[in-house]
Amino acid sequence: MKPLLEIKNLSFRYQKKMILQDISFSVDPGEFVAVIGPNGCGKTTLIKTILKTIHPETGTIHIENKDIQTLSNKALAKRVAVVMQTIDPASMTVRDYVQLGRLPFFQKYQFFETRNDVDIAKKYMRLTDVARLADARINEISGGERQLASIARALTQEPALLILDEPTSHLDITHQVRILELINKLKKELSLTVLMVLHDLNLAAEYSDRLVLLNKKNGRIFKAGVPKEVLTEASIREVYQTRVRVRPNPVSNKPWIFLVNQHDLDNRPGMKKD
Ligand SMILES: Nc1ncnc2c1ncn2[C@@H]1O[C@H](COP(=O)(O)OP(=O)(O)OP(=O)(O)O)[C@@H](O)[C@H]1O
Repeated sequence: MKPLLEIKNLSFRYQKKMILQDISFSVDPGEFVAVIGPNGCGKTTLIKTILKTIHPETGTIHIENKDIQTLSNKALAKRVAVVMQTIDPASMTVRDYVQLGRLPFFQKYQFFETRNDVDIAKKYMRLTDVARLADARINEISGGERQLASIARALTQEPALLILDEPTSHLDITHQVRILELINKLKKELSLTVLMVLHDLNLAAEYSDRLVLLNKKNGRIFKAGVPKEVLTEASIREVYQTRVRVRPNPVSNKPWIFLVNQHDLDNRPGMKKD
């Protein structure tokens, strides 16, 4: 199978500071890959290179076998949709905002969305639970609702690759699970390919097929693989400088990370030292 996204030997620096170093990984069609790592390790930077917002110092990025440097922004937007961490609090309505997702598909001299565009936007507003907010203004809804509207807009683009940077950071547990379930369902039904930055390691383990763990120390990939291979007590200790306990999730058997009082780890009698 040809990967949908292929990143090879990517390096990026801000001025003198090396952020990403020799990053290589690929995402297959229909796969859900989560990028994890500590604050400031370069997760958003990696996404910005895929969106061509910033240009890597070395390395290549291919989407469906095409070097993204050869794609126009419009051609890229037809294939890749993104949900970023912060959303411009525009004064347009949620409906208009979500319908913007159809913009890359407008023909030359087309100024208004077609019936089909409106229907697609409606469908994803319903699925993300923002249809009830269609007439509200983006700057007058909550941060979590805005995040849902942004996800609706990205899905309205009907992309081959959906990229999300911390899409659940403002969401309550109902919506965190609902959004990840929805993305999982679309992944299966539409063969949607997903690259997601997540801070919540348990959600990342539970929903993604593979994880890419970035190491802030050197800007390299520390480990990539299925959750069980990546989320070990040793790798979390090394990359996050934090001691945790990892046990199997009682339902899925995937790794579940317990944050523990570091003092108790050292002082409770009978506690295994690490
Ligand atoms: N425009 C910029 N100019 C200079 N340095 C920057 C710029 N943007 C980000 N950085 C630095 O690059 C590093 C990586 O930032 P990035 O936002 O990619 O991290 P992240 O892993 O997404 O972090 P977080 O988990 O906190 O969102 C950080 O040290 C940050 O301070």
